[in-house]
Amino acid sequence: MRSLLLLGSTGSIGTQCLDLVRGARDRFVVVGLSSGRGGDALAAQVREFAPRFVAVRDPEGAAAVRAALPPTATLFVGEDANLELIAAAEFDLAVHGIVGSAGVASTQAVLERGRSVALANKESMVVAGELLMELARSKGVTIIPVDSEHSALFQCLGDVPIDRVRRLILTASGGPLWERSKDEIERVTVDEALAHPNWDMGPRITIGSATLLNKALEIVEAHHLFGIDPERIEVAVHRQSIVHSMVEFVDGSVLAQMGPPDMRGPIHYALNWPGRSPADLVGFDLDLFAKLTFEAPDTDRFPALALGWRALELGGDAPCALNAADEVAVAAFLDGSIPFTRIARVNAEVVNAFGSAADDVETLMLRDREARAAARRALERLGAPSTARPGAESR
Ligand SMILES: NC(=O)C1=CN([C@@H]2O[C@H](COP(=O)(O)OP(=O)(O)OC[C@H]3O[C@@H](n4cnc5c(N)ncnc54)[C@H](OP(=O)(O)O)[C@@H]3O)[C@@H](O)[C@H]2O)C=CC1
Ligand SMILES: CC(=O)[C@@H](O)[C@H](O)COP(=O)(O)O
Ligand SMILES: [Mn+2]
Repeated sequence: MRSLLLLGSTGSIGTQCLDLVRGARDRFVVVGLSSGRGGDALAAQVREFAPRFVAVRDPEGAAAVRAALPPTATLFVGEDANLELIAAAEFDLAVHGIVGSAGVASTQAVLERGRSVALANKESMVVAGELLMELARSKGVTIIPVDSEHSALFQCLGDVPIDRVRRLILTASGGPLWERSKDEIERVTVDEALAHPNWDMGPRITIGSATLLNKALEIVEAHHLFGIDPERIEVAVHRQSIVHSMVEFVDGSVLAQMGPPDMRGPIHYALNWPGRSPADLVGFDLDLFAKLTFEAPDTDRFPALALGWRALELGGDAPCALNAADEVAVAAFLDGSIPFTRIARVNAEVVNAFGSAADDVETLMLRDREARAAARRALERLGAPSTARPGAESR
């Protein structure tokens, strides 16, 4: 029996993880659940899975959860609730589906406890990838990627050393706006930007798919997870999201990991790593796989994509600043304060103002706050009303 801590259990990743656990109760037990807002969504999960520990960030959402708690369970509430949960619970594996840089401290805490993490929270790698990879190495634990592209690369790479790799090719769906002209993209609405063609995900990452900033973050994520130079990471637009990414080895051989777009695949793989276990998930399907296309990315219409390589070139705190700026800008776009194209503009402006060394996670979180402030100033200067509450991004 493998015991799981599920961070961000009410989100897209969290609920899909619980779907898998529901079908494998003989192999997995949920010992901890957490969410930001708590409320009825988390309360229902607590009733169903009866975890020993629960964490909620917002005190207003705690009452409903408290009413659902098993008698011997403990509830942590407040900004540090996840950290208290990680410290208190006995678990084999943490599944991390919190969105945003709010999830970085939890990744660090799980690794500090000497436990492996199935990591969907790509922001951890973007903000503090080098430090967290080093921490995992020193503790002898593994960061198992859940992000579909990185799960694909992890599976294709196996134990092959990274110097035997010529290139990593990240696939990108192109998002909902791939067919639009530059002029059309200027006028895109929130609903249009949220209409991802293949994946049903939370709002922050879905807008990232539309700007292609999600792929920029994934370049940084791949750089840290696999220890590969940014110049050897490429992006190919693959509209079907069936090939989840590819490894080209030094001998020219290319391995791809494939499957229908369903995040339960990478989550299941991470839950069962290093083994493989049967799953009721679709594999090869003649109709779905009949036509697989690949196109060059377009950084003219989607300038945010280039910011991944740019952030790595600037180094230090620049990827952290890029992520923070994007969290602020996406929140402003979603609440109607700014047009779509301003997201990439603010991201570029902020990332280019950063690039200083940062030697620990605390310093990076300070830079995260500075970058958020810089993004808000940029938005105001560019004419956006300051409606997004500081700290309200990615909630
Ligand atoms: N969804 C997907 O298919 C994919 C997601 N990812 C990555 O996975 C992560 C999660 O994405 P997704 O599931 O789409 O996001 P969602 O917005 O759907 O869910 C986010 C989850 O995080 C919780 N949360 C937010 N802040 C906190 C906090 N401080 N403490 C505890 N929980 C918190 C939310 O709780 P509440 O709802 O109560 O606020 C919610 O449960 C992101 O980093 C994303 O980039 C990567 C690849 C694919
Ligand atoms: C499912 C997943 O891993 C997402 O990160 C996905 O990659 C988003 O799709 P895009 O390729 O459109 O960014
Ligand atoms: Mn992805």
